[in-house]
Amino acid sequence: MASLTATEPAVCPGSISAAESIVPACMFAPDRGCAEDQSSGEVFAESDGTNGEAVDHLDLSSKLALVSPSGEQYDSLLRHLRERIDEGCGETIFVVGMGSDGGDYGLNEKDMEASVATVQSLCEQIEADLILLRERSDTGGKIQDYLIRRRVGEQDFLEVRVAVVGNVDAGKSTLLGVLTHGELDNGRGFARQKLFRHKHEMESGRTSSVGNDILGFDQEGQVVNKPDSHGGGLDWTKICEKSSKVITFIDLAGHEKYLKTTVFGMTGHLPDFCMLMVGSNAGIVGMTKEHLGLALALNVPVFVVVTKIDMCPANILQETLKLLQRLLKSPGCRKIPVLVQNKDDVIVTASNFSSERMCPIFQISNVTGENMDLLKMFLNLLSSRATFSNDEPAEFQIDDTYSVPGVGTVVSGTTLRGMIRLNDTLLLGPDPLGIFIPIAVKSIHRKRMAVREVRGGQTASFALKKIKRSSIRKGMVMVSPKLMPQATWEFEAEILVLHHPTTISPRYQAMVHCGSIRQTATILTMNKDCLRTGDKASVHFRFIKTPEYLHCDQKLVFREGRTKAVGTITKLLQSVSTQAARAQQSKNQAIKKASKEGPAASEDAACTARPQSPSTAQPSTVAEEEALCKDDNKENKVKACPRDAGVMMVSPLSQEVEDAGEGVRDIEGRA
Ligand SMILES: Nc1nc2c(ncn2[C@@H]2O[C@H](COP(=O)(O)OP(=O)(O)OP(=O)(O)O)[C@@H](O)[C@H]2O)c(=O)[nH]1
Repeated sequence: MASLTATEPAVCPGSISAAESIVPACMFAPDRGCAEDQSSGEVFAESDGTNGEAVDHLDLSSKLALVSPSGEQYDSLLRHLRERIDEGCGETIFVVGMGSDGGDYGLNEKDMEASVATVQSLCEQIEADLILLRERSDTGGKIQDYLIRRRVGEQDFLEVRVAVVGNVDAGKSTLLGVLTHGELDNGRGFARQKLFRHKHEMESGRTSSVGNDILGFDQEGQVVNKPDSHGGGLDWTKICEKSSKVITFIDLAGHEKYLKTTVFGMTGHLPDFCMLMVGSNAGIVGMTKEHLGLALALNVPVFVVVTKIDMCPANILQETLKLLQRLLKSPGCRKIPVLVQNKDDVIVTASNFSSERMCPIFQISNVTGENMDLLKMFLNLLSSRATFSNDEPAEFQIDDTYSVPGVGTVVSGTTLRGMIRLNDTLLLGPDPLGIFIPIAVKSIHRKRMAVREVRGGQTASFALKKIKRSSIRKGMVMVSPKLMPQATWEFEAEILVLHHPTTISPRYQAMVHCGSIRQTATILTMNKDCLRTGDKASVHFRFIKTPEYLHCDQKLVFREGRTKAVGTITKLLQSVSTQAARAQQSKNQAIKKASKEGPAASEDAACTARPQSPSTAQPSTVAEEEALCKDDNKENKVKACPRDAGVMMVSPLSQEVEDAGEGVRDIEGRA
């Protein structure tokens, strides 16, 4: 009867001439007559496996179970629906007319009506809406797929963040312009003009900074974006007021020279999903592999959008899809590419996207608008991946700071957990000494809309009282005093080197990206003599400038030029106690004061104020820190490893594309 798993599309994408071996979406539909494989008679085939609870042995596996459930069955249905909605961060896809007992699919009109009435009543109980996505027929009658979405408060909406990556000219900004402003492109950069934030971006047509654009959907899944008729800008407040779901696109730069910004966007803006854009005529070129590798390393599910199909000869499009499929299936990616060709495919792929290894592929044109409706429908069905509990102590990571005339200092970022309310006092830090200071939240904006509170998973900006913008930097956090936060100079991480031309050894320095932290760190020790592309190791790092607020299990990217390693923090070492940091602060003040008074006094004060870092002395001034940094950077001129002499090392992912070889070069040549 009802199933929450992916469903079988009525029409299978049959002739995929473009890329024969790309898996059709119907592959993800449940097998017919496989009741014995399903959980013991549960309606919610997925839920018993995922939430680890004892399975109710009620006979709910029949497609007729929703027609007139007993009181006990109704309660069981309600409990499971609630769990599914919580898992899906407020929404789920529900199928009426399909059982898991091996019987035929489909209901007659009367039974369908009764079943839908039951689901409607369940939805009322959990304050959710039932939205019909599609209706199809099978041997037993009709099957209907519904989106069940919890109603949100007047100023509330579900939030999903999508990072947009891909090589230069893949059409990223153009697609975002088309989606958010509702006007097609002219093929010469018309749509992207509305998104550029800097004059040089206007002139060069290149994105250089992390941009945010929003796309709102109402409860029925219709786009609500309406650009302001005067300036062409979007009224975010109006969009958010009318939306029940808002997709925030994190528009990242495609050019290699802005890779630092792209990595920051992927780590610091916490995307739920990654939209990898590929120009159909150019194929898998430039930064495509880098960006894909980054998303995979950070465990962000990827879907691909192939653009410019209006101007691409059929054989080139076919070649691009073939290479894409080979890359996605390669051992470095281990994805299942799925070509999305109709609404059925959208529903099946969206239902399975977060949990499966599936990678949906869309083919669109920003000029003709072809397949744009499929992409919009998919975006509307995506649910945030992270689940948050409001009871946890609050944690907010800062990814930008502003000075707003008449308001003062404003910080923007993502609420990682807990709830932050207006006038709450949080601890802001760490400063260069590792100190956290109490700070009051003066006002809160969510997508430019004034709100009274924000919850885990939501992005927001806060106006802060009595603090200068210059004393706040990206990577700082604002946390509940209950957490008693500590800053950390040193940490251990398990890392994997994705790419390095020679070898990495102790004293090597590179930029660590971890959440919105972006700071150079030195390798102090590691459990191997040196690291090459593809090597894994446990590495002891030390930040060179300031201690940071870290957690174990946080993902990090370690990068210098084209060198890249990814990893997970396993141990925090050398945390700064606030007391010691304060003592250090007063000693520093004493030196400052003494130096004003005279050289002798200054020397005395300096003697008593030597930093007492147990392992490595802290640089006490910014100038010293910079000098140290420059000095240490020399260490990066590593000795070439004899084994590597004359050999170009490539990451496993790059190797796959090299293997896909001739084709790539062929397309590049033609493009
Ligand atoms: N014909 C055609 N042209 C397109 C399409 N999509 C984008 N373009 C054009 O391709 C060019 C590059 O598009 P952009 O959106 O700037 O590419 P980008 O990926 O954002 O590039 P960066 O910001 O530099 O990373 C522009 O001139 C667009 O008008 C499409 O689907 N069809």
